[in-house]
Amino acid sequence: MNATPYVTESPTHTKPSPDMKLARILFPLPLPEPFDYAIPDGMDARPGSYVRAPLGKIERTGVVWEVVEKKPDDERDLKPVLDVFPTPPMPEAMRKFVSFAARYNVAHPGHVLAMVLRARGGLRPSPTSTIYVPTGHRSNRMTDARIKVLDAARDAGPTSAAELARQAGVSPGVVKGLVDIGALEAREVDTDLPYPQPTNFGVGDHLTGEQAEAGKALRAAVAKGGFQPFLLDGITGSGKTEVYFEAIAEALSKADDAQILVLLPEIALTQAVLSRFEARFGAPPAPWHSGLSDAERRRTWRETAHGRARIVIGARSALFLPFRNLKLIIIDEEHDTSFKQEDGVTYHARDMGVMRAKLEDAAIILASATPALETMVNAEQGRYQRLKLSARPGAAKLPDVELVDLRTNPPEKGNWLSPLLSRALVETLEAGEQSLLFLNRRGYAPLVICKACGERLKSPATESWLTEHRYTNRLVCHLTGWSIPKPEKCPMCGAKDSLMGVGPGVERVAEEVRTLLPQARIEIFSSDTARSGEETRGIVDRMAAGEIDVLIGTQIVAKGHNFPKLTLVGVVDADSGMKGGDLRAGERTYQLLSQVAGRAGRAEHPGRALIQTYGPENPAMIALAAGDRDGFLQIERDVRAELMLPPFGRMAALIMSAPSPELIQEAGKIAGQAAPNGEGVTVYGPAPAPISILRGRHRIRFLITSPRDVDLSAYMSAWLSAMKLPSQVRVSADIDPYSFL
Ligand SMILES: Nc1ncnc2c1ncn2[C@@H]1O[C@H](COP(=O)(O)OP(=O)(O)OP(=O)(O)O)[C@@H](O)[C@H]1O
Ligand SMILES: [Zn+2]
Repeated sequence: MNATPYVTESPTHTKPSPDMKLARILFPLPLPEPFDYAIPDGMDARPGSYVRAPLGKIERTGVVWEVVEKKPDDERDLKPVLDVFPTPPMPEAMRKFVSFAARYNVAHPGHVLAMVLRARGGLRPSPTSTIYVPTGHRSNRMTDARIKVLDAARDAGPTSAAELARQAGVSPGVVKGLVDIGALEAREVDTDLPYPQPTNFGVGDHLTGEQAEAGKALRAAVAKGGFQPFLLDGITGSGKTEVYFEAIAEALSKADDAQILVLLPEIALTQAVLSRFEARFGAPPAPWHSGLSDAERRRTWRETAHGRARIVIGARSALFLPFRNLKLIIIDEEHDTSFKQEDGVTYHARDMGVMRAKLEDAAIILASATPALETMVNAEQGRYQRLKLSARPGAAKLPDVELVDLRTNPPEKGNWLSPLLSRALVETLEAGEQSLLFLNRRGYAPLVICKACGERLKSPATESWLTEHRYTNRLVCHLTGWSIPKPEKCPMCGAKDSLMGVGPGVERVAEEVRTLLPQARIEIFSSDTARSGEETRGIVDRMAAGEIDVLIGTQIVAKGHNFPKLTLVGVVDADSGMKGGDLRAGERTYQLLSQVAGRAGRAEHPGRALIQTYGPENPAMIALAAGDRDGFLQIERDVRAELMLPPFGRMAALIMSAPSPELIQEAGKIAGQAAPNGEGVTVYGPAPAPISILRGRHRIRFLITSPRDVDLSAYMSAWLSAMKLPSQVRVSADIDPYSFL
């Protein structure tokens, strides 16, 4: 990096005056520190102000990190701040949070700031547009076309000239003519409207006894104020959402400008969830997720920064929105691994969320039916206060969970559903109820081999196996999205029609169900069929309305959905998540499967879950069948404590990649030699990363462990700065890695 931390060339128009103030500006770039600029006389640039300033030859947006007096002996001729955006300055707590997140996750503060400045349009006032409103004045110069436009203006309400003309079926010139004669008035209005303000802060009117009790405890904590972390530990369908609504209502009622952030896994952010907020608080929350348009994104950003968006509900990156007065954070499905960001700055939104709440002096609620081991340990050790919900309201019961041992109950040859599960599907359809089959594999078959030569088809960029997709008739690499039409001949031996899909994906299971239940309405729910928010909503709405008999889905089905007529859940392959060297594989499988099973029996009809496995003696399976979550966590906990793995010890990964095997080998050697000595720190590796080639780059990995009291972030940061690597080598640190790819 050749940027220097101080800008020395100067334009002619700033004269340093003796009492001049300097703005230290942080830019959203991977730079290690803020740069100094002169604040021109009369400019209101304060700590936290969003500003523009020249950097090199470009004008850039940044944030004033600090304002300091220029020292008398400071001879530097500084460039000036150019202008200040009309956005409230970023509060100090937020600036501290950016710095903390950077330090903890071993990233540059500017890199974290880039995540904050995701919607630049939000820094400016809303764009405006012209709308036309009838004045009531009619002249005698009315033509048919003019009357049609006035009728349209009356029916459609205030709208644009183009829209009025379209509705009236006339040219826009007619609208103009009506303005000239005074029958329509043109008004400039903001295109991005503020969010309506929430109301209804009273206690929920139908809470059960235990819900009311938990709600009361949360209200008391929020009313008291200050940093207070809670674990809301309630079985699936026990009303956790209803309970944290109480905390939201209390926070909103306490201060006119109090703001609330609700984080959910992205795929749980459905219309159904937004509608529940709207039903409770009389106004829709401000959304934040990857599916927003630019206009929606800048609107949420601006309204959050100005403190006018009171409830923001979003995916993990919403944690980096610039709230003015954040009083409460809720992390729903807190165990969900999608809260861990793996690209760019790696961070865990739950762990960062707790830190943000601490810096903001706010309350935080982690909600889950299957809390992460880390969270359970925090609760046991008294760092989080635990609130329990142990029952579903009304007649709804947790489903009966039954293990199907595939060794004694095998599916017929070429099938994937055991006779037990097949029979259950038939019975459920006959009873007029719904079934859900869960298989965490997209496509038709996860592996394609050649019957003639035995070749397994691999992705050229990653060396991972290609998945067969029948609907599109393509072979797809699920790591990169790379795909080819399914070849007619084997690329190795040239044999014709010899390629064969091995193993099941959701498409293949759907095919089997279609044969079993020809009259059933069957749909697949995966990232291939739910490519947009709209498609996702469509499937969820059809399922909720009872228009689907059998839904076959990947993990996308597991989160947060309420399907009242769903009574049977079948897990096709419970063992698939247990493979691989991931330290959380057992925990993850338990969480995912109990989440999936928990979709059944959420209304008056009792539900059941059938779990197909070749390993019914695995502790995760035994615990699932017995509903013994805490017993399972105890075993996991003992293993991790014994091995000093998180949360009993710390862990980090160092991932390196280079374009050739020779270069990565050399880089590994350099990195290994540069590893500092740290008390209690153990460095394992370098070893080839489990995905050893990705997009043409060869990858290696170090794993680092330490006792809990070691600052592993500082260690990693020291290590990174000690390595002198060839420029083609990329290196990044991952604190508390979740994915071991
Ligand atoms: N006291 C109550 N009376 C009637 N219905 C309730 C009550 N509490 C919750 N419900 C309903 O029960 C269903 C489940 O509630 P909710 O979604 O809040 O549970 P949850 O614990 O967040 O579920 P999960 O996390 O498993 O999706 C919802 O449809 C909700 O409206
Ligand atoms: Zn072949």
